[in-house]
Amino acid sequence: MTEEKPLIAALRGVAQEVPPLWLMRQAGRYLPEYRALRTQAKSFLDFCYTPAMAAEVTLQPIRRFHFDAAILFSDILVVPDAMGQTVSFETGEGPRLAPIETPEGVARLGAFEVEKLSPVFETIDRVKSQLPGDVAFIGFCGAPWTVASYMIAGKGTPDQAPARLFAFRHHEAFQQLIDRLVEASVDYLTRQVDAGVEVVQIFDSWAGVLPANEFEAWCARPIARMVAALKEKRPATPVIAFVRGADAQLPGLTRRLGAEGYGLDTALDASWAVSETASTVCLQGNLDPLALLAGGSALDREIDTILDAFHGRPHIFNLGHGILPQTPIEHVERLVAKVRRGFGRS
Ligand SMILES: Cc1c2[nH]c(c1CCC(=O)O)Cc1[nH]c(c(CCC(=O)O)c1C)Cc1[nH]c(c(CCC(=O)O)c1C)Cc1[nH]c(c(C)c1CCC(=O)O)C2
Repeated sequence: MTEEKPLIAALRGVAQEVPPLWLMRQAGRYLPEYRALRTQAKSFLDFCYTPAMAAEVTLQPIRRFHFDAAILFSDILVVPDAMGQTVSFETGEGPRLAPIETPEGVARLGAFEVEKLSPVFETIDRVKSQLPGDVAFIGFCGAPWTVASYMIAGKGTPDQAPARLFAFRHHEAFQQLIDRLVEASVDYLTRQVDAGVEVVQIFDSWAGVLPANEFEAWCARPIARMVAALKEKRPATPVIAFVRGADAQLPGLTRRLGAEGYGLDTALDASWAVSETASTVCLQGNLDPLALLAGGSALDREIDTILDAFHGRPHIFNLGHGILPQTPIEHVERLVAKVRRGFGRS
């Protein structure tokens, strides 16, 4: 029998001597080889939908750092794109969508055409044959709340007020949108698994803006439904839930979402998370991306704090949010060497 990959073993609840390591947004602009390839694509979505390019950038951080996982190169907003909503990415400005402003806008959305995402599944097929044997392959999607918030506002906002307002004004239509996203996302993740990813991560990047009642309705319940549906369809696939800003809700979420792994954001106190969750739950995180940008002794200190806090627990070393584009490569090299010191895997 081949040995289980360290990241998968950690998700199964087995603490690893050296925590498996990957970084959210590890394929991206901090890498010169990413920037070079990016200029060859007409648009960011074309980049995501060109399997040769998307596969190449998925593999770039693995070649450079031998991380313990590759994450599929794509974006959470391909789901609204496959529902017929107009999606584009303006350089330096982030995503732009034709905003949904009325309940009729929800009703007008097309069916989720998973076949439109076949280039993504082809990317997965290309990557899987090229991954080193100990590197796990992570697929992903956005959580319904986070994706809905971009669909309603049509862009990123500091507080997702447009989506929150829409949910108050048009509760039923918003619920329908969330329900449609639950269904589409499960369909999409199932297809990713069938194409070859071994783990899936659900990103709820904007959970932290919601008060308790809304958090329950728009984050916790939809994610729990997604995980349950996925477990029914593909029971062997571990799930990581990254509910950014979950804060004090984290212990409750680990008891009820049904995921194997929970991503901690930068703000969470790692020791608190360790003491408040069952020892078999795999926690992922949570180095401050700014500490990685800063480097030097501040970075070393933060890494040590995290390694100490999670020692003896199933843990996946990661950032508390995506790597910043200005991050020097040498700082990432320093991180990898320090986490793996003495274990010869860098
Ligand atoms: C909210 C969200 C989005 N996309 C994503 C989230 C959730 C995680 C998070 O909160 O960071 C997730 C995402 N986006 C991307 C990945 C690829 C895999 C990886 O390396 O992690 C993943 C997992 C590529 C990307 N997605 C985007 C880029 C940059 C675009 C470019 O290279 O031109 C990349 C590499 C664009 C994007 N896509 C999105 C935004 C807000 C932006 C603009 C901000 C930015 O530029 O970083 C939506």
